[in-house]
Amino acid sequence: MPLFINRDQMFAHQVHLLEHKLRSKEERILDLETEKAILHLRLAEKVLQLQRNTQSVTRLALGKILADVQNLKQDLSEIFAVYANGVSELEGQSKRILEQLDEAGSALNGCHGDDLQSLRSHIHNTLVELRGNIRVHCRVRPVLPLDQVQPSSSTLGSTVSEEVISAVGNDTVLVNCLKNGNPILNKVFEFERVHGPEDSQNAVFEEVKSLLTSLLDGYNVCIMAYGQTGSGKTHTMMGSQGPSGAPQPEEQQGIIPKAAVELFSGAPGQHRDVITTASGTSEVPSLRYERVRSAPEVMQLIRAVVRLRARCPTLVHAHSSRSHLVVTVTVSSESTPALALARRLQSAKREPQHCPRRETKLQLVDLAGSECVGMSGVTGSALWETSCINRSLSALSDVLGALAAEQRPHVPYRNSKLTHLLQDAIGGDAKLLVMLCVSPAQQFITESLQSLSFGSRARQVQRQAPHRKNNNLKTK
Ligand SMILES: Nc1ncnc2c1ncn2[C@@H]1O[C@H](COP(=O)(O)OP(=O)(O)OP(=O)(O)O)[C@@H](O)[C@H]1O
Repeated sequence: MPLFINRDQMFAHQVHLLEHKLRSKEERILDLETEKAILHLRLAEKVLQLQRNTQSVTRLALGKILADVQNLKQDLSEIFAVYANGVSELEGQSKRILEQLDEAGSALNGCHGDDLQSLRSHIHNTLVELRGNIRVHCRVRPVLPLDQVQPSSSTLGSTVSEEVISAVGNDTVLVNCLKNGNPILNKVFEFERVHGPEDSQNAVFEEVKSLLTSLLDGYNVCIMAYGQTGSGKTHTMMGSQGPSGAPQPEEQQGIIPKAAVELFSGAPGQHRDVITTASGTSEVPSLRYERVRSAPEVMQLIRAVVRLRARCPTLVHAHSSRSHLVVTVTVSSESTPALALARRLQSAKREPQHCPRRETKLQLVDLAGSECVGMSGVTGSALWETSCINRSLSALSDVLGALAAEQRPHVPYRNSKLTHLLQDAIGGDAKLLVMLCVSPAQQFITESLQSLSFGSRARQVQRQAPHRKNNNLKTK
């Protein structure tokens, strides 16, 4: 076939080809633009999705942060409440101190000598109470025949031991430590109240009487006599029996009978429950509970128990007690006048009574005396008793030592039945008064110094301030 293509035809053919190419290009461009649009759409979708995801993550994080903030707010408000309580308690305490100082200031204008002394001791006692300290009183008894030095082979008759311990003012005990060939060394001990040999039973009781008011006000109270054998603990707590065993005249009675009278004279007509134990046992369920209605009934009960108390003559003391005596009086009362009124109203309407009663506890303790075995000359079962007595007294000293130390990892209450039984009074929030009894005689100076150091140690103890009992309410 002849291949004669003229110029026009060739151009037309080329135009055709170019047009074809152009169309293909245009189609390709269209495809690409479509693809681009699709990609844009996808991108927009992804961006949107990303935004949504970011928002939900942020919302979650925000929710968590908000919950944390709420928790923090709650914690802060709790901390603030505790802080506010503490502040108001401190304010209350400062207010009471300021009131005391105010009273003291105005009283100071008109007082001298003895007045100032009693004001000082009043303020001091208030501070002791606010700090939760244990109060310590000390009684130095007169020189007595039992202070006679036993005759030795080189001397003919017995001689009275030299008087080396004395009360100075109302709050100081002075000890002259005389040692052969050495200069006199004076030691001074300070306590909340110090009684000298001339102080009567009434004077000693007057200084502890305010604790009985506290008892009726709703505080637990414990008064404990501590001292070596023959130093006057039983005389101070019970009073000394006359030679015939006749009832003691009132002025010879000790703290226990006087407290019994005081309790009943304070609120006549109310019933009192009394728990007594002469052995210091911690098995409280085995105790006998006796309801009493008058002071003579209390004393009758106590005398019956005291008759069972182990005694044994020693070289130091002919009527030495060989056991601790713990008298526990439980006082039940309606906690507030409003409750008393409510109870009266209920009873008038013959409604069943649901009024709470408050119970407070008074513990009066005459400890057995610490003693030096060599000096007391005991043997046999009395020697065993002495060792038990000394061990329980040393457990008491250890408990006070642990409480007085700033860090108290462990207080060994369970080391003796005595400390176990008195645990609440010693370490709890009861008002505790330790009545130290000491002999003034040179012969017993080592034991007396031991007792005075025990008292000083007790004063170091800082417990929580005594609290009124309102948590042991009983429903009648
Ligand atoms: N302040 C005092 N005034 C007069 N006599 C006292 C005084 N204190 C103690 N006595 C007498 O001293 C003696 C010993 O006193 P008490 O029996 O009270 O000692 P105690 O410390 O209880 O001894 P123990 O631990 O051995 O039983 C008694 O005869 C007592 O009457």
